[in-house]
Amino acid sequence: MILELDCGNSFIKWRVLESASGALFAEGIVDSDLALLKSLKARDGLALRRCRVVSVRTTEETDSLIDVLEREFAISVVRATSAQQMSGVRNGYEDYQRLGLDRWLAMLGGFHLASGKACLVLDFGTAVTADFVAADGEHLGGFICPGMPLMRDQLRTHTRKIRYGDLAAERALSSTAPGRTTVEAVERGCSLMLRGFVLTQLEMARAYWEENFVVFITGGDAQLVADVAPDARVVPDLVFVGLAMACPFS
Ligand SMILES: Nc1ncnc2c1ncn2[C@@H]1O[C@H](COP(=O)(O)OP(=O)(O)O)[C@@H](O)[C@H]1O
Ligand SMILES: CC(C)(COP(=O)(O)O)[C@@H](O)C(=O)NCCC(=O)O
Ligand SMILES: [K+]
Repeated sequence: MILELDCGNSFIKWRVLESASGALFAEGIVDSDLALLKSLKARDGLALRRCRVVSVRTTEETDSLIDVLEREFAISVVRATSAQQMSGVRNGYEDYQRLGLDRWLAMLGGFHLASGKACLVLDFGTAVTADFVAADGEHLGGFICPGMPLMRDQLRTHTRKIRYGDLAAERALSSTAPGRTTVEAVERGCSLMLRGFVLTQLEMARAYWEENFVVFITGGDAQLVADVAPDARVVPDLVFVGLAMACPFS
């Protein structure tokens, strides 16, 4: 079995695939290395052979997680690294190593799934990112802004009277009508910022490519914006698609 990990700034997304068929054996989202180990060890029939990892965490944090995995499961771990080009995509950053690896892999996955079309890749995690890849594979660059967790935490941290719990936040997001409580006003306001961001990215993509492009939406908060771009492909495992391309086990 193959263990795949996508270590974001807030959560570790993990899944286990059968080596031969590629079928999904198990998957989950956890908030710490320890929780990951617990989840894995709780699975009956788990027989890990190999592991591929992408991380946007510090080298120290990533090394430490990989050490633990190698020790606990006696597996070899490969991690995605930066590249100037791969699978037909050319990294557009001035310094290619500075581009977040999750963005790079999502682009590889998107460009592959778009079968030769230009693509706009939108990722809604701790941060929100947009990346533009032309039909010839050239990465034109992208944008980074705060995601839902950062926006709401900034308001909670830097104001005195915005305080509410997670359950109220979840309930508030059932509508985008003007809020009549603090929690509704904040949650819906931030959600509208993300939706407005999507519309702006779509406008820019149209200016580049008219209607000849594919939009991919991924990340934990993808559902907050999905209906703003009805033609977009919501692909929760887009980073994993790119990870398998960047770290093949032949
Ligand atoms: N099962 C889940 N567990 C945790 N967060 C989730 C889950 N489903 C959706 N989310 C949302 O995903 C967001 C985090 O997205 P994610 O892509 O995991 O971020 P990152 O890659 O930066 O760690 C959170 O704001 C949360 O609202
Ligand atoms: C932009 C990001 C913070 C997004 O991380 P995430 O929200 O997925 O945890 C990450 O891709 C990153 O640290 N990038 C390095 C900076 C850059 O891409 O320019
Ligand atoms: K991510």
